[in-house]
Amino acid sequence: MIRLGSNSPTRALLLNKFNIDFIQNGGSFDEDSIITKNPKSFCYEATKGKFEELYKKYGIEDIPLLVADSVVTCNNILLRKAKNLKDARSMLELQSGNKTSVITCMIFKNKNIELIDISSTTYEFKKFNIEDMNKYISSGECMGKAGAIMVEGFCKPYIKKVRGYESTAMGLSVEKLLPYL
Ligand SMILES: Nc1nc2c(ncn2[C@@H]2O[C@H](COP(=O)(O)OP(=O)(O)OP(=O)(O)O)[C@@H](O)[C@H]2O)c(=O)[nH]1
Repeated sequence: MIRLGSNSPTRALLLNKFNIDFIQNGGSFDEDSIITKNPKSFCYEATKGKFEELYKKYGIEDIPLLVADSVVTCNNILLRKAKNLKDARSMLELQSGNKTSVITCMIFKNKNIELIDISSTTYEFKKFNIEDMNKYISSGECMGKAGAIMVEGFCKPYIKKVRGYESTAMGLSVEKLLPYL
């Protein structure tokens, strides 16, 4: 049993997919407090901030703690979760027919180890079909996802090339966590 220190439904879905028993307690770390715009540093600092908040609140005495953060970088621009549908549209237009990477940082701590993992999955996308993209945006599924992308959904038919785990791109590099559970 582990504690998923996250509000993310996708992270919960990933742990379920890998049959990992967990309870879910999200935090309220303010990612706007992070200064750096470097995608990897931002992702690490956000994960560290989330971990410190939840480690203070729950500790790891009874069950291990897992937190994570994901960001997207495209054309060296840091893309977080879209603020609104207009923001989501510009993120998707940037990534259409382009190369984009999802960076996921995880911190997992139990009584014996502390794992800090930063992984990324890189995609080359074909140009998104405009009608398809408009439908995706108006569905609102683009919200709450780093870079407004959904690799297992909207983006799937447009993947030309991929390097890295799909789980990393969805927000939790579970394959990297398994050896420690
Ligand atoms: N379904 C799906 N979700 C994605 C994808 N890429 C990123 N995400 C989600 O985008 C969100 C990135 O925002 P974060 O700040 O890391 O996490 P959060 O959702 O705010 O949740 P916390 O862990 O409580 O911070 C996470 O929930 C990821 O699971 C994707 O391709 N598909």
